[in-house]
Amino acid sequence: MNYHFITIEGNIGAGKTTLSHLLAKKYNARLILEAFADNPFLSKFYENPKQYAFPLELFFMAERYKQLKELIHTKDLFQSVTVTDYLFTKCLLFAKVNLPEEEFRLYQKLFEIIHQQIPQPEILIYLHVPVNKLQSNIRKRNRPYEQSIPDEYLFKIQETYTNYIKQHNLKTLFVDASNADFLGNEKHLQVITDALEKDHDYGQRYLTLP
Ligand SMILES: Nc1ncnc2c1ncn2[C@@H]1O[C@H](COP(=O)(O)OP(=O)(O)OP(=O)(O)O)[C@@H](O)[C@H]1O
Repeated sequence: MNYHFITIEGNIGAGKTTLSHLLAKKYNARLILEAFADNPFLSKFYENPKQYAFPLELFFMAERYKQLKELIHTKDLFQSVTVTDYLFTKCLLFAKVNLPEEEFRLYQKLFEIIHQQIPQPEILIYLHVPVNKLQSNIRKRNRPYEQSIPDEYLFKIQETYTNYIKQHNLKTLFVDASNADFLGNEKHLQVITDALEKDHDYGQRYLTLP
């Protein structure tokens, strides 16, 4: 395996956490997972987005900073393997969708100061799942506060992620995960692990699953 710091990204309900667990197990990696359940503003935000978006986004940024900055002090960061189920930039992408212009500019200033201190992954795996499938995943896992997420919100998040990936020269495995079943179908996981054995150029590489 060619990479020491791998990040999985994707829309809400794309299956980031499942794939992160599987890769961490396979590579005996340090696993860093989003601590969204600790965010006291999340369920309030879904009920009243305008009122709670700013504290929600600040809380996420602070928590992610706390988790990821510890990696800087990890002496063996590039000898061992680390898998995370979010990119620090996720804060900025969600904030762009959720905050009004002026608040977003303030948030962006803070983000840029903090971002410089965070180590960046060597490779990003982006799970692309169509909105109707995301909605069915969200219904299945049944977190009460997520049950009325409008399609429009998921489309906006999807578009913000894909634009970000297009505009930034990250090493990205862009996976068509419409029918992904990483837990139940070994061949699906194999596509990812095979790709991680190759040395990729910067930019996007598209992967489909059998
Ligand atoms: N910056 C943010 N702003 C608003 N909501 C956020 C933000 N980050 C995460 N969330 C919300 O927190 C919850 C968990 O998000 P996340 O996408 O990390 O996990 P997930 O949907 O469980 O992932 P997956 O199903 O792909 O494993 C979702 O309801 C998501 O919308």
